[in-house]
Amino acid sequence: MMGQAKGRGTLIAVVGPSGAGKDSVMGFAAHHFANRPDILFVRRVITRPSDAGGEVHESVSAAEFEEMLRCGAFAVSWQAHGLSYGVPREIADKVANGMIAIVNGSRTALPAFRAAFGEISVALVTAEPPVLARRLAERGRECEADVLRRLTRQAPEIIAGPDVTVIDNSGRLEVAGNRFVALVEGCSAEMHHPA
Ligand SMILES: Nc1ncnc2c1ncn2[C@@H]1O[C@H](COP(=O)(O)OP(=O)(O)O)[C@@H](O)[C@H]1O
Ligand SMILES: O=P(O)(O)OC[C@H]1O[C@H](OP(=O)(O)OP(=O)(O)O)[C@H](O)[C@@H]1O
Repeated sequence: MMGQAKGRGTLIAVVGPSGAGKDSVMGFAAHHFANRPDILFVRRVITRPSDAGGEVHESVSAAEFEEMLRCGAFAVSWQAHGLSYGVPREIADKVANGMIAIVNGSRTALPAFRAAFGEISVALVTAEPPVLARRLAERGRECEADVLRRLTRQAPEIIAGPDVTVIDNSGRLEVAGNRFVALVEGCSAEMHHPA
């Protein structure tokens, strides 16, 4: 039933290396699903200035983040690239009430996502290493040293499994974007017509 949430929803964590196109693929899908109130694109809390460019997030200071963490404001939180990231606690309630929530996640934090949300769906967005380097340089959000650190960041390998969908975004955004849209549609169909 379109737009009407019944039963438990799904958390879709979009993960992958810096520059692979997580935000771009999510942006493509957000446009596609603009008329679907049951599909939510999570606004993360991040200790990154709001004018840094890229995703729209709730920008907080390190002290504010610590205070929010202490008060239990996050369903999941993690640190990477010298920043702290949080998924608001309300998202867990929304998923429990039938929403599909899509969040830019972290490969390292996937165990924490699973602990907080139970069964999740993982979209692993990838691109060839030279493509990553070119895109991060062109994005221009980080300085050269930070780009290098992102390119050399070690993250756990994602083991293929039924809850993991690999989306190669080395080519046109439209191709990867449509594959991600299909994944979200699949989650939605499964929720409304369980096997
Ligand atoms: N398929 C694509 N083709 C060309 N440029 C892309 C594509 N996907 C993303 N980009 C660009 O690459 C850069 C990194 O994408 P972004 O979505 O920020 O990646 P991530 O969130 O994984 O770090 C951005 O400047 C974005 O506009
Ligand atoms: O454990 P990992 O999978 O390596 O992920 C670590 C962090 O990297 C990304 O951050 P961010 O969106 O700030 O950076 P990006 O756009 O360059 O990927 C991602 O959203 C995680 O927060």
